Amino acid sequence: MKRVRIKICGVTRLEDALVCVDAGADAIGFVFYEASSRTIDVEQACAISRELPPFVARVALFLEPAPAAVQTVLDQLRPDALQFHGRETAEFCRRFAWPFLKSVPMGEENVEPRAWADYYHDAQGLLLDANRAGAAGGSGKTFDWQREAAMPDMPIIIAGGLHADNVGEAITRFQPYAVDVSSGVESAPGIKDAERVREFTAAVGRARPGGMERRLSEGATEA
Ligand SMILES: O=C(O)c1ccccc1NCC(=O)[C@H](O)[C@H](O)COP(=O)(O)O
Repeated sequence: MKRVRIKICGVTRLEDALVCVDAGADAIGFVFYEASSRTIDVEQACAISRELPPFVARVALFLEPAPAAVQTVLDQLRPDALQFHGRETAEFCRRFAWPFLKSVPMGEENVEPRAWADYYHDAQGLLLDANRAGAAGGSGKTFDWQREAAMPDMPIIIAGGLHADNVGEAITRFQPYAVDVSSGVESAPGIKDAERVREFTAAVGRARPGGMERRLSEGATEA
């Protein structure tokens, strides 16, 4: 069974980043959107990044940024990936010649992830979040998981309102490449709560993509 990766977004403090990594996070997200309550400046992000152990990805998140702001972060932080959370065009996302993730605003009606995959085909993955187009994420709200949405054949990251008690269901339902959380592991915006972080990563570890019935019907045995 494939392991579901974990990204913890909106980290603003070194101690929180280290808790996330110790709990098993694969990626840490820094929010460079100035209006966010989780915003971080590039110097702070670099200071945290320098203390991270190997094999932990650093993701730099933007919402409709000026190209120069992205370039500054690329030059100084050299993140593993960019994440664009607004109405950035595919052309804009690729102009930096850097790996990127694109959020899909599942708070909008009639958003079809497969169509986005065609448009953002050179993204490393699509991140399905609960926001509306152009609106900030990190709201702690889920999107309508019941809605029929054809999943494209590229890495899918589920975000929006996840926490330890619902992430297992999200994994069963979507069989994503990764899950992304911010509010659900916080005690206040931008302040991660060590216990919630550990409960979240443990819940991801227990989750069964595709559901137990399906695994058993495929001949798998319960671990
Ligand atoms: O976190 C923010 O403040 C933010 C601002 C502007 C654009 C995106 C933002 N956050 C996106 C995310 O942190 C993630 O998509 C996150 O996993 C979902 O957030 P949450 O519902 O709080 O778990």
